[in-house]
Amino acid sequence: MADSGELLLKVTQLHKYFGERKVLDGIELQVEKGEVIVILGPSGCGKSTFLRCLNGLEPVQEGAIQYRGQNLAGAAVDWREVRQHIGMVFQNYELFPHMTVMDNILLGPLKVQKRELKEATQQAEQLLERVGLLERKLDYPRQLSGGQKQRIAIVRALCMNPEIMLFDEVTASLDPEMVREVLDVILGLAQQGMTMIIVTHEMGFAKSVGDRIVFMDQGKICEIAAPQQFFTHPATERAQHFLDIFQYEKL
Ligand SMILES: Nc1ncnc2c1ncn2[C@@H]1O[C@H](COP(=O)(O)OP(=O)(O)OP(=O)(O)O)[C@@H](O)[C@H]1O
Repeated sequence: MADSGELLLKVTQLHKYFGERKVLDGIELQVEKGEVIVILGPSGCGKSTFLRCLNGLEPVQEGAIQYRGQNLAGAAVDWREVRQHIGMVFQNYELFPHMTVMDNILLGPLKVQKRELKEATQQAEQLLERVGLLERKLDYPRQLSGGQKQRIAIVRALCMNPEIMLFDEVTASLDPEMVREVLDVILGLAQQGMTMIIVTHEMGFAKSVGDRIVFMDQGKICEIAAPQQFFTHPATERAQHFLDIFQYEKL
């Protein structure tokens, strides 16, 4: 999980409003291939909105988001295409309830990427094996626990072979005993060199998975630091106050 010097994502002076209200205020961030960025910050500071902008789920009013040099903040972006490269996993899984695990996973590879059934199924099975859920491939989402559903949602995103993965508080809806199994999958991805931007409230996890911690407050990035630095000597009082609230050694 080290950076490679190859710039994948460059965000410049990003501003986002909901009506009159400014929610992102001049965000600047660069992400290199293989880097794991963890975004921390108080509730409502704009973390999810930022990730959603990177995936085209929210329009931005000012600034640039460049993925490998292509500006994604413009009008004529084919987000269906971009989302094959920048995958996202959400807090609430968003699996289709009327489809089996396998059909959920294969939907994108077959319908969007027009891949061969045999090849895509093989990859899906390998990924399911990796997260320990191969034997559940014919189950429906209602037959799975929250942690299992979230691992399936991760497999579904990975099966598109994205270059960057965005994780938006993916353990926030889970019972405590299921949090670990999902975090372990993400830690495994980090070890394999996947480029990721992760929004989380799990401080122990943030500390162990992140190459850099990005601390946001009120729509701005207040500091960017290595985890060791951030968790021992945060540069701002706001970050210190934020850390005081979390017993991050617990996890
Ligand atoms: N669709 C929307 N319409 C209007 N305001 C919104 C919308 N989505 C988010 N907001 C507001 O934008 C601000 C940033 O929200 P966001 O969800 O990005 O914060 P967050 O840092 O991810 O918070 P949390 O940690 O609680 O999930 C909040 O004040 C929120 O109320």
